[in-house]
Amino acid sequence: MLGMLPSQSLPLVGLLLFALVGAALAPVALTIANGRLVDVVSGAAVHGQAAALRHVTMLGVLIALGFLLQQLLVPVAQQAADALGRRLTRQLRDRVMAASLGPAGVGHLEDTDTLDLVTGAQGVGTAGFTPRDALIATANIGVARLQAVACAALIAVFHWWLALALLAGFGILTTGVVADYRRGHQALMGTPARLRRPSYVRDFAREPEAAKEIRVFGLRDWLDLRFHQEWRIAMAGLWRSRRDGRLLMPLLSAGVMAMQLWGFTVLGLAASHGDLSAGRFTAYAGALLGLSAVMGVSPDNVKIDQGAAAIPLVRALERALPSGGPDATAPAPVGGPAPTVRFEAVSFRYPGRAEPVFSGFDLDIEAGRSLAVVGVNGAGKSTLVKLLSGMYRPQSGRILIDGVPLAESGTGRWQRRIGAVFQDFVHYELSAADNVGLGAVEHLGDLDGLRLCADRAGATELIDRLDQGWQSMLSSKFPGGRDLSGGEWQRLALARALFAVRHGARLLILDEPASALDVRAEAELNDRFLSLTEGVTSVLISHRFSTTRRADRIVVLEHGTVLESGSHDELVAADGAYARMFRIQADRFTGPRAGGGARG
Ligand SMILES: Nc1ncnc2c1ncn2[C@@H]1O[C@H](COP(=O)(O)OP(=O)(O)OP(=O)(O)O)[C@@H](O)[C@H]1O
Repeated sequence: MLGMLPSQSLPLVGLLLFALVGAALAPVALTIANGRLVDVVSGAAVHGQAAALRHVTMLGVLIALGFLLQQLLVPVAQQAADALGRRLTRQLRDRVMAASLGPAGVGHLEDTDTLDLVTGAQGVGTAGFTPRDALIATANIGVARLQAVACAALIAVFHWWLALALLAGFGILTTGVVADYRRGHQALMGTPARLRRPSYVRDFAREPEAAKEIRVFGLRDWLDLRFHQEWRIAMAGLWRSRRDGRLLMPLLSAGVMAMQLWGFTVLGLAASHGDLSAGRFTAYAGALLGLSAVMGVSPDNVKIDQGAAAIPLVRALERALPSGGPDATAPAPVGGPAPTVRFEAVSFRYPGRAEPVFSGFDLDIEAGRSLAVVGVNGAGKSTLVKLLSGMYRPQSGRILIDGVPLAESGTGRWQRRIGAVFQDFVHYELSAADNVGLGAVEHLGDLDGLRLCADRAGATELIDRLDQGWQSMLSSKFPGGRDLSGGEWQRLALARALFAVRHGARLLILDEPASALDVRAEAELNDRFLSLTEGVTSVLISHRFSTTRRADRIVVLEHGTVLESGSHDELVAADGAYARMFRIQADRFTGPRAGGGARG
């Protein structure tokens, strides 16, 4: 942490050091002046009253100045540490954010080792202490330690071995207790995955999305119980270490008392033998008291350990998540022709899973054409989309974009050429304009484009109905804001993907784009499908055959392999798996029980 300070601000570091040294030396100077005062007063009879008065006045002024300096320098040191600490905390937060957003893929978000690092780097489980807190605590402890050394230096003028013995004794006692605190902290930080569990339960109870189920299923007491169970498991290591070290504090106190007693005995004996004047005795005794007062352990030690613990984890996170390379901040797409995509002998298995989703998978996606992917749950449709959009890398085989392997041409650049409605698309708690405009963030001001894309996605009527139109805040968590229905959000997500296409994206991915739409909206989307996919290469995933039948080509996926491929008419004529699935769905609308089929 200290090594990172000069790059924050050299003048602030200079001010901090100056204030620390000043604040540490001032009390020692006061102790010396006190001793002198005692000598001057007791020697007044010998040296004359006038001379003593002069001395006393001078020492009084010096003591007042020293006191003032001490009062001023401690807050100055704290302010300097605070300012440096704020900069450091901000820089580390930025680095965690940059590291988390660095990779082009999303696989790291499912890797428990990386999640452990993210948890630690964000300071979870550290009682909320930041590097700023750690730095302020370091300044406090720094003053104390410097003061201890200065006190020891003063005692050394009397007997160097006494100073050394006191310093070493107090040092050993303090180090022992600090090490004990550290063990406790490491016991806690060694279990980030366990810490995430109570955090999950606590955060879950606050999620508006979970509120309904918590009430309907009566989960309140269970959540409470579960949180405490998980918390006990997570904290067990820390508590055990605290229990093991419970005798340490009384031992430390006894140790400090014994050292003090010994020190005073040595001083007292010297004074009684006439080897020490009353003034010197006062000064050394003051130094001895000062030395023992600043030793020991305070909450500052905990703040240093916990607040600075994130720093090595931030470094480890940066090493674990190398950025996506030169294309990590890829430029905006510039349009151009629609791409061809080819999966060549692609094999892919999710991290931690034994079963591969794809092994030796081949697929061609033609330029400017629409491809629909159908198949039962778990067939691999969404995984196909994740591979296609570079969220995961295949373990073997290649994905070629216009003949160039994706791994070579740059995933970030490719991702910017994609407009997508993912199955789990985002509800941005922002304005309607932002919700659509974030499809091409460089063109947020393109109001005509926003309107056009909303229109094509069937969202115009919905936006017109909002109190403040495009500027309406789409979240009930903000004053004047409001939430939307599932289908309304889905239309905005489609408008967002179309806005990306308007501004240069050339691959359109639609993963279940109609799952929340009503019958009328779905029919409108189907009618517009050809115009929506015009000029782009598109991949559509849907369980609704009324939508997929519009695609130029349909592939049926089963267990990660292409079972059938062809146009709707060809596949129906072939009378295979596709035809069977199509008939089941069609029968639900046309058969005797079709009355309830509108939701089918
Ligand atoms: N993040 C993940 N980690 C591990 N396994 C996963 C993950 N996501 C999906 N799977 C597994 O991969 C297989 C393919 O899942 P995928 O989501 O691609 O299926 P799908 O065809 O899109 O299904 P659905 O129609 O239900 O959306 C399934 O066995 C699933 O359990």
